[in-house]
Amino acid sequence: MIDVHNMTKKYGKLKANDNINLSVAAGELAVLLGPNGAGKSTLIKSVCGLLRYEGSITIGGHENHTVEAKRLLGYVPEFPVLYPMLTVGEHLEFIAKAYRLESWEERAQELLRRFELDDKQLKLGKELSKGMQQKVSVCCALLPEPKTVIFDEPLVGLDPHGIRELKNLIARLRDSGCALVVSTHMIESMEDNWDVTYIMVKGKIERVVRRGDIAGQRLEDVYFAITEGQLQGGAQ
Ligand SMILES: Nc1ncnc2c1ncn2[C@@H]1O[C@H](COP(=O)(O)OP(=O)(O)OP(=O)(O)O)[C@@H](O)[C@H]1O
Repeated sequence: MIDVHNMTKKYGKLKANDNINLSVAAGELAVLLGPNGAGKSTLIKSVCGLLRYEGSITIGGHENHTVEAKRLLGYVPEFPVLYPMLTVGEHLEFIAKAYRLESWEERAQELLRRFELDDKQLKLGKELSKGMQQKVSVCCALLPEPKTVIFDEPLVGLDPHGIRELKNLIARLRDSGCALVVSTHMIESMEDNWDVTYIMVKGKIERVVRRGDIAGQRLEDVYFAITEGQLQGGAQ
C-alpha cells in the first residue's frame, strides 16, 4: 500500500532523508523509530505529499500527490492543526464535505464518543486543550475510513483514556487490513502490535526489523543496540 523507493530529501546541504526505501502492506503496522533529528517527520511529510523530494512514493500504486492517493491516506501530524474558529463538530463536517462522504454522522459521533469529545462538539478549535486538539485531529483523519494511516507521535499529549482508545483503534485498523505507519519515541506503546520496525539514524534507514527476527527480545533493547552502537560508530 505504501511504497517509498530511493527517496532523498535535502534541506540545503543536509540530507534529512538519504535514499530511503520503505514498504508497508495492507494489514501491516510499521513502526518508525529513531533519535531526535533522525528524519522521521521528514519521511512522513514526504509520504503525505507535503514536501518535495527525489525518488518515488506511491500509495496503493498511485503517485502520492494524486487525488487517488490522497483518498487512501489518513495523516495524524505531530502537532495538530485545527481551525481556531470552527467547532469540533464543524471540523468533522468540513472533512465529510471535502471527502464527499455519505452517511458519516453516526461514525463521527462514534469517534467523538470514543475520545470523550461528544460533549465538546460546540467548542471552538481555539478553545481546546492540546490533548483535545490531538483527539480531534485523530477523529478527522479517521472519518473518511482511509486504507492507510500515518501517525506522527500520536500518543503525545493524550490522557490515559485517550492513549488506551487510540492503541485499541490502531490495533483494530490493522486487523481490518489498513496499512499503518506509527512514528514514536514511546517504544513500549507499540510492543504488542508492530509487524515491522524501521530504525532511522542520521537520515538513513539503519535497520529493518521484522517481529519474527527478534523472537524473545524486546524492541526497545534492539533499538538501543542499534542506535547507541551507531553513536559510538559515529565517533570513529
Ligand atoms: N524545515 C526544515 N529546514 C531545515 N532543516 C530541517 C527542516 N525540518 C527538519 N530539518 C532537519 O532535518 C533533520 C531531520 O528532522 P526531522 O524533523 O525529520 O527529524 P525527526 O526524526 O522527526 O526528529 P524528532 O524525533 O525530534 O521529531 C534534522 O536535522 C532537522 O534539523
